[in-house]
Amino acid sequence: MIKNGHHTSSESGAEPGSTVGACSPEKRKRVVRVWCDGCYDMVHYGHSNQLRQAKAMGDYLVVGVHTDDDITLTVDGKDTYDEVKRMGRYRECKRTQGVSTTDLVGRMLLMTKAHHSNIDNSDYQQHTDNFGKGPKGHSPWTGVSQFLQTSQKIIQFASGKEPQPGDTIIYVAGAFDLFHIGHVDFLETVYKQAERPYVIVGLHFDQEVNRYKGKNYPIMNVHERTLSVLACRYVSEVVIGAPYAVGKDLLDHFKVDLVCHGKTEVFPDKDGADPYAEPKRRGIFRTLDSGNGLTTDDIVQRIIENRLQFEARNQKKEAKEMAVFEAMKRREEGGKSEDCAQAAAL
Ligand SMILES: Nc1ccn([C@@H]2O[C@H](COP(=O)(O)OP(=O)(O)OP(=O)(O)O)[C@@H](O)[C@H]2O)c(=O)n1
Repeated sequence: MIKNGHHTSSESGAEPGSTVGACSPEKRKRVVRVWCDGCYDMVHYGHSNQLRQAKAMGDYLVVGVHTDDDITLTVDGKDTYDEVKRMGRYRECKRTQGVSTTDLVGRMLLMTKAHHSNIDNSDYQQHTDNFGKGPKGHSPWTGVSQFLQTSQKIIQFASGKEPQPGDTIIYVAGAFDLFHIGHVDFLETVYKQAERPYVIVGLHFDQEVNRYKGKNYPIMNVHERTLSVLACRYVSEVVIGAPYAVGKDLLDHFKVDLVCHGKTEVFPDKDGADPYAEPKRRGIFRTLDSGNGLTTDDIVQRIIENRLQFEARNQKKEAKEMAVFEAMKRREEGGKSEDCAQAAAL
């Protein structure tokens, strides 16, 4: 699912451990295999960003997925990467500030809308004003956070490719909220519709999604959804804030050859009209079966049903993180230079 913005030789199809190209032995480059591991619960663009960085460090990335949520540090601050560090085989990825599974789950449970990007919304203003001001006495890792979109982040995630002559321009639109495996399967199906596909995803603004989905949807705001979708290898381009109706101007502007939607419900426009009326009239609309029944609603329901378990898990995790944080502070105060920044990569 993850696309590496800075393409590596892994894209040459080389097997791990093999050499690349038929050149002299001195020129042969050993394929660098990178290992990273984590819990990756409810994969979000923070995870995508970590995997993107890890992949850029070598040619072939292997990801280990933990069975439990626990953190990779003991209470005295000694980490489980001790051995690889001593061997000089340890590198760190930069943590994406402002996104965590904990925060996303909090939005689902508390039914808040403060994350919706709307400048006229005082809740959102307060949300951004609080940037970096973690609640006192809480772990800096497990806690509510704010994400600030930057052009640099978009560049890191984007393919940077323009459509080429002969490409089939395929347009899909939606919320793509809590970007999940159903979305990935759908986009893969879309991608397979052409020999040389150029897939453009139109993301609806938060207010638009809230109009047709209700409650406090979307759980991820448009900035967050942009990165989630851009991280998907099947996506070439994202329209940030696409019009709900797929109209003439949009189709002509992007020279769209095909418009697709999955088997999920198509909500009517404000005036009751079919948002796909124009592509249907042109005969370029296709309904696709992703073969996956998962929806954003299912994920939210799962979280709500497991609320008590989640809260207990979080309290335990945060207590452990606080102990580590205090140990790190004590060590820093003691003038020791040992690197404990690994905790920040949790
Ligand atoms: N299991 C799924 C989930 C989504 N989609 C498709 O993915 C696109 C984007 O869906 P989205 O607008 O995010 O919302 P929903 O259709 O409501 O799906 P979800 O609730 O999962 O977000 C749509 O064409 C939808 O039909 C799909 O084919 N299979």
